[in-house]
Amino acid sequence: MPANRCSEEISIKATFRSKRGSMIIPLAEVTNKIYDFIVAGGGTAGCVLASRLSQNPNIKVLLIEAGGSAQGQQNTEVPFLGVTLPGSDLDWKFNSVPQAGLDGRSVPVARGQVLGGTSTINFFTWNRASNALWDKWASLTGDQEWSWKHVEKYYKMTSRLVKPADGHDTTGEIIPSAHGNGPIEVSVPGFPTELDSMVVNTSKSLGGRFAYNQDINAGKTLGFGLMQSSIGHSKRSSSATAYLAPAMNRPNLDVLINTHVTRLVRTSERHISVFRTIEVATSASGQHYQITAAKEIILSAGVIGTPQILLLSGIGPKEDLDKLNIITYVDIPDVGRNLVDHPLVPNYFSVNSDKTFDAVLRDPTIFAGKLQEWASSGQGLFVDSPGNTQGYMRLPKDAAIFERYQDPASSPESAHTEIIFVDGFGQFGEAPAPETGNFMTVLTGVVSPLSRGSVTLTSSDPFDKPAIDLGLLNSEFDIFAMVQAMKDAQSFLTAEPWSGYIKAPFGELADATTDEAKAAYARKFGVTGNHPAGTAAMSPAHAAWGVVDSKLLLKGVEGVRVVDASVFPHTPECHIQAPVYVIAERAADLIKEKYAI
Ligand SMILES: Cc1cc2nc3c(=O)[nH]c(=O)nc-3n(C[C@H](O)[C@H](O)[C@H](O)COP(=O)(O)OP(=O)(O)OC[C@H]3O[C@@H](n4cnc5c(N)ncnc54)[C@H](O)[C@@H]3O)c2cc1C
Repeated sequence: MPANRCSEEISIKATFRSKRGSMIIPLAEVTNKIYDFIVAGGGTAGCVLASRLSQNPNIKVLLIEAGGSAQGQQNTEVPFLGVTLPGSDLDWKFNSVPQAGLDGRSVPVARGQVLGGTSTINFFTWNRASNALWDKWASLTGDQEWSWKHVEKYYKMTSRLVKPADGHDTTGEIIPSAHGNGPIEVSVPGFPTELDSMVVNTSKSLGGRFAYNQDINAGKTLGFGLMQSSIGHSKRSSSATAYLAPAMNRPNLDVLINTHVTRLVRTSERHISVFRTIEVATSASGQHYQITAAKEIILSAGVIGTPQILLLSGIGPKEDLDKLNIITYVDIPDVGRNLVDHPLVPNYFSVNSDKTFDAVLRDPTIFAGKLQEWASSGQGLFVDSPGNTQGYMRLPKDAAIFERYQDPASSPESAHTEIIFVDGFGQFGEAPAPETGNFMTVLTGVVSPLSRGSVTLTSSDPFDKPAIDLGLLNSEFDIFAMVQAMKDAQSFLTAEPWSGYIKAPFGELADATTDEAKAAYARKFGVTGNHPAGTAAMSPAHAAWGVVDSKLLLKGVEGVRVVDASVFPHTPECHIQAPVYVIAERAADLIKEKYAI
């Protein structure tokens, strides 16, 4: 198919927002333009790149996104409603393949299909990872520019602290000097729940492995404290709202929505294959078009979309591509492999309280009242995501598992497990919410898992969903760590501040009194922690493993860079959106430096 092929009568929606508002322009205008950079995937990282690269008015940027815009859509703005977005029209609605570690269950795998990508549908937690994680990346990639010392400035470019919704004094809850001055707004909870002080007081009184951490984003993630979230002025702060929206009136930035990138097209093979052309379509049966970048294609289609596009382009493990009759242009065995995800288990407790959010979810009138309170005053329950406190822990030093496994965490100060406290019955997984009673959900997670999964093609049709194996709880280490997290959570709840509050473990958790029974519970009720990463990992330029080099350039190819969660060489022992923003900020700088723009 010739490059830039198009016809007048067929148009693909491209929205270009000017000060006059939103305009739809035909694909013809896009295919006839010359862009310096084409960013494939308008998600968390993609919007950062589109925004940063188009700061230079002489540089022409095209951002291509499979989904639409959620601008002004209330359910993406209201923090409390974030949990309703997986499974909605803004989600790709993937499912995993049956997970051996979860008793053979398939679990939903949510990913944003919308401008802002998964940052438009996620649950807000803002963790930039320990300094040690970044130093680990530097050592794995052989590039000191990934060490915390060098990356700190990029973190500070991503985000800034803003007041919580209720404007309360945050002294002692956060360390302002650890934060930066970037577009993403970050705040501590603006509607404190009765759990918050119990968690903080318990950690202060217990100390040790449960110690209080005043600011999880100040270098050390271990310990318990208030959740920091990508919420500002009572609303979601995403890469679409914070990075893309302010750039939309730039004449040198075009944004193509509802458009699927189907593959990269090899344009020449000199000493190395060159891929500067991208193929797009709006449906499997529809016309396919090609658009070429003068400088680079930047793949930011995420941990699933990026390897899928690479494989469809003949870049990946030859043995897999042969099976689908896809010509292998570049044999990179690790494309789609090494997927790491954080398993998560909901532990339910019935509690002595009438203040949990359970009644709000059961009664449409109360719910509507809370929503109205958010809309009219920016106050109340709905200003926060349902979890206000979190803690990161290491396994006990003498844990028996270390006799058989090396510590997988990035340093002796990095976490193995996480605990999140939710002030009501949070429906994570299939357990139905009870019709009466008050509850607390304690989410336990493993953040240094040894299990690995993959993304593989199921066909050569770009519109077919790939096979996603999250590898949840496959490793003996991971199930050991999960059981320890469940036991740690229960120990935490026996401390004095909880006295009289916890009635009893609820549901099948009540019977999970032994390690074996806890493991069985975890396998039965475990879900994804929504943090898959690593399917196009960064590695030293000449390493046999990995997919991109430490400058994020695709190995063995000219013209392609990968910038999203798929490049993680070691997954952060925390929530991962902030590290994605850091990568994107650094990538923008690398590109600006390379092309002197
Ligand atoms: C339900 C949920 C809750 C989460 N909660 C948190 C949290 O609280 N804190 C946290 O730190 N992290 C959280 N995460 C994880 C975090 O949000 C993601 O890891 C991160 O946003 C991923 O960024 P990305 O740029 O790699 O990919 P994405 O943001 O997913 O961007 C990829 C973009 O590419 C587009 N795309 C894909 N394929 C194509 C194609 N073929 N053509 C065109 N476009 C394409 C997608 O539609 C998407 O917009 C959560 C994730 C989920 C799903």
